[in-house]
Amino acid sequence: MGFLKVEDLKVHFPIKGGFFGRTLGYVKAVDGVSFNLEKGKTYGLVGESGSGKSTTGRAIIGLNHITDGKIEFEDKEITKIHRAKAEIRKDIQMIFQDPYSSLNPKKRVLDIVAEPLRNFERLSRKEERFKVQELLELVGLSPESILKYPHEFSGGQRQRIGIARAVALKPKLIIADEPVSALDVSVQAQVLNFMKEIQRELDLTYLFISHDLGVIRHMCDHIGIMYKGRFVEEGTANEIFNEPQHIYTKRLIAAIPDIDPNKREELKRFRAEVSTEYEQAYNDYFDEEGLAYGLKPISETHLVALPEKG
Ligand SMILES: Nc1ncnc2c1ncn2[C@@H]1O[C@H](COP(=O)(O)OP(=O)(O)OP(=O)(O)O)[C@@H](O)[C@H]1O
Repeated sequence: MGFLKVEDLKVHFPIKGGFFGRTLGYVKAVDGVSFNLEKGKTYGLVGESGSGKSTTGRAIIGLNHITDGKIEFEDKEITKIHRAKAEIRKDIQMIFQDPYSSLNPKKRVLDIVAEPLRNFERLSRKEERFKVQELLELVGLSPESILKYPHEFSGGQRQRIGIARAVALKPKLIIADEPVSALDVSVQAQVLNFMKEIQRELDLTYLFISHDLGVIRHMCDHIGIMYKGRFVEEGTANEIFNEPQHIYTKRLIAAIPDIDPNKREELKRFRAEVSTEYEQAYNDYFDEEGLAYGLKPISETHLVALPEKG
């Protein structure tokens, strides 16, 4: 059975202007993205700011309208938002980037984590309290936390509260949109490792969105590299990191800070190579802003070559 299948997804936002608010054009935030996510795996969407990662995730969960394309979840088409909302709200949950703004500061942890339960399950107060305490324990927080407010926790702990809320309804798929970007580097690894643990424990599948290839490498089995609303390259983590084909992917890999001191020399050589290759490609194919044009969606060819000159 297929788990999540995204086919030629397009999300275009109208640009309004002029006296009458006419549509002047469209921002093609996502412009022909296709990928398959298998159950129990983690698929990473990576790319620079504005490449369309969040819009892809939001479209899957029904928060963005879909201009064109098809999304199937467990072999059922969920492309139409009104249908998607009712059917998948329980099964697909989202974890957001900023644990400071995604948790309501005026609510206690009990009410924050219980919110999805209140929408879908009829529990007595006692049952609800017990369930929330169980969820907090699962994410490594004390049961007494239920009476506290978000500001009483550290960034990492707040993200754990967000995770407790996201898993409250036993979802099948979690879309994690930059879940550790707002956290200190020292806390990032802890939260990522915890997300892996809980993935095994609860049989979760992740769509993992990040601009940080280092984080993506740590988490993902499969990776799609996004650029201006399209995939420039897609493959297993092994393929992407060991045999990157596209110059844009190589450039992103070369920009990962080197953490392994044994590989410094190797990385230095790789960076020098990429820098020469990129400069060449830039001169040949990129426009004035340094933006590539004419990239084809990955569904047409496995690897998208840079466009022919002229
Ligand atoms: N609601 C919207 N209306 C108009 N344009 C939008 C809307 N949402 C996103 N965009 C535009 O779509 C493009 C892709 O945005 P998106 O947030 O998906 O990128 P991203 O890769 O997730 O980057 P970031 O990490 O900065 O969020 C951007 O040019 C953005 O300005």
